[in-house]
Amino acid sequence: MRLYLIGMPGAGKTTLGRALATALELPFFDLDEEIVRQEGRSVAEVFQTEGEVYFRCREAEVLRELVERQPRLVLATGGGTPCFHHNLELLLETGLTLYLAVPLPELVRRLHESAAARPLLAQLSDVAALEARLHETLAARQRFYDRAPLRCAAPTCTVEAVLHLLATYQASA
Ligand SMILES: Nc1ncnc2c1ncn2[C@@H]1O[C@H](COP(=O)(O)OP(=O)(O)OP(=O)(O)O)[C@@H](O)[C@H]1O
Ligand SMILES: O=C(O)C1=C[C@@H](O)[C@@H](O)[C@H](O)C1
Ligand SMILES: [Mg+2]
Repeated sequence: MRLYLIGMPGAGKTTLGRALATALELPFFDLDEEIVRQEGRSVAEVFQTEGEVYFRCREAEVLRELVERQPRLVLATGGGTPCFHHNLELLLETGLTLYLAVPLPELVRRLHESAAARPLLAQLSDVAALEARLHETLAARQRFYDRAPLRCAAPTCTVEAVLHLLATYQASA
């Protein structure tokens, strides 16, 4: 099986994805990390040097290569992955997609210290500006995230809860 995790930056895709991969005995991949490995530079450097359009093209390419190569995996996608280049259609067609829904105040708490290092959240003057940016980003992305057949919401989004969700979904499919 292929299990894809989607959601906002800081939603917990990498943390939960790794734990789910261990529980399901599947290999774990993180799309941002794959891009960094292939590019030989950080996501921030790619954004700064080449711009977002280039990053989104590479993101879509690396995603397609990975999906083709790995019939079994848990994949933590990037926060924007489902919203570009028909990536969401690819995810929906080739595996099971889980949306990690996390309330905005919790995202702000998790991200305020690392915001400066994130290309789309950098150079914001204060926490209120970070909250406003996250709010507008989520508003634009919600219609993509909501197409995932599976959804779990913080704070109850544990490995056990997702395993239960998967079993229920597979039994009804
Ligand atoms: N269930 C959780 N409860 C509280 N904090 C969490 C939870 N899951 C993750 N975190 C914390 O939130 C932060 C973001 O988690 P993580 O890196 O897994 O998210 P992500 O969706 O992969 O984000 P990114 O945009 O960086 O790829 C980390 O500091 C992590 O320790
Ligand atoms: O939310 C986003 O658009 C992004 C999230 C990160 O995972 C990276 O993929 C990149 O910083 C863009
Ligand atoms: Mg991550």
